[in-house]
Amino acid sequence: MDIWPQTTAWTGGQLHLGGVGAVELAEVYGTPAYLLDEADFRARAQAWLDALPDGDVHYGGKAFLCPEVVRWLDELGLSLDVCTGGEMAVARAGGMPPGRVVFHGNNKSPAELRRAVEWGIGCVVVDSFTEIDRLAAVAAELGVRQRVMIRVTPGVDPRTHAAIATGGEDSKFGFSLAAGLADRAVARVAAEPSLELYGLHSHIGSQIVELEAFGLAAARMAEFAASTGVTRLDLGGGLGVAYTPGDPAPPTPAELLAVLRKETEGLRLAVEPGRSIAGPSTVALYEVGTVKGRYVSVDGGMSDNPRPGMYGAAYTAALANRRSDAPLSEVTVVGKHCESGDVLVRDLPLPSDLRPGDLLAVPVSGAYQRSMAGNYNHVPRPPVVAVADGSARVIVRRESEDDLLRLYP
Ligand SMILES: Cc1ncc(COP(=O)(O)O)c(C=O)c1O
Ligand SMILES: N[C@@H](CCCC[NH3+])C(=O)O
Repeated sequence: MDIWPQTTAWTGGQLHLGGVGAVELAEVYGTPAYLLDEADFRARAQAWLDALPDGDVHYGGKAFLCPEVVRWLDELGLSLDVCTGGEMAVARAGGMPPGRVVFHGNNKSPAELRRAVEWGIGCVVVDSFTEIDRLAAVAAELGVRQRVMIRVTPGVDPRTHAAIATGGEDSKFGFSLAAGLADRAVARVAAEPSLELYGLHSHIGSQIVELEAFGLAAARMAEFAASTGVTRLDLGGGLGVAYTPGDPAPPTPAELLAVLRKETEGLRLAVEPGRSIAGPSTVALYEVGTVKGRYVSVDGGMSDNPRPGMYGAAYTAALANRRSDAPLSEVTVVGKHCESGDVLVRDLPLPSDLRPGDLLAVPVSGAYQRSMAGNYNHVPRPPVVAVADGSARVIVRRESEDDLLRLYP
């Protein structure tokens, strides 16, 4: 399937995004850089709103967040899911009304809970009995009746990588339905005058490309909602994306919603898509530094994309600055970091005349890449450049070595 952002054009062999050429983008903003196709991001967010006009779409900010994206979400009418004080700070900086923010996390600190309640956060998704006590105390002290959802683990296997499956019985997240903990959590929240039981929440995992597990979780959650009298269900995020042209097309938001609705009649639904909005909107642009045998080294690597190393994620890449009619040969695209596992793409056919100075573009680089990027080997993190209607602007600036040195007293 076509995995490039919607405004992608190949003119004279050169990648253009949002009407701007990759060569110009590399000259002006440097490489590596994440190039975000604003129209693509907005269209994907809109598709979720269209699929759930009578519910709430909370964008999963962990996939990728910055103040400018918060402004787009606000403008479009999405809400926002944050899971740390840091993400909450970005939501605030971007001007998201606090009432449209939902706060997740299995270990929110008392200080984070206080900040959230003081800010007027729309909803806190409670994840442990300790947290229910903490939040009730903070809300009581601040004289607030805080809306909460209860995170439930419905005991389903989403058939995704083990590190990103969250809906099974053995999970650090939520209250188990099967073990009766979810029932006890409902009773505990109901007994706290400073808490309002607003809804039930489940999130079964991420990069899920089959609909069965979503349907099963929805059915279990709907049954539990009926037994507790709760009328709102937030069924989380998790819809997967295609990373390579050989991956099957994932279900659309409308297809997922059809499955969820079938199981949850009469309930108000919310969803929390992250990857399916941000992932395909963005292309990572690298410059080739060396070509040695089968190894093509680029100027980024595992610090800007830890996903191949962490989850065995497969990506593709394409020559982005020129046309080449040279025969293809299989290469391994590697980064500049100090370990052999620093591989971005394995066994990729690329033109055999690939040379230093060429640009390589890696599509589907918008989710869990900049947000998970680190500074291994003191490599500064790349910028995010939004492209639209023939112009480009920085929405996350490139880190500099000075930024890194500023950390040292
Ligand atoms: C509670 C919660 N909601 C939403 C998301 C977003 O998930 P995804 O990016 O897979 O749509 C996550 C991450 O998996 C999550 O933990
Ligand atoms: N970081 C994971 C997704 C985690 C989902 C967050 N709850 C990935 O890159 O696939």
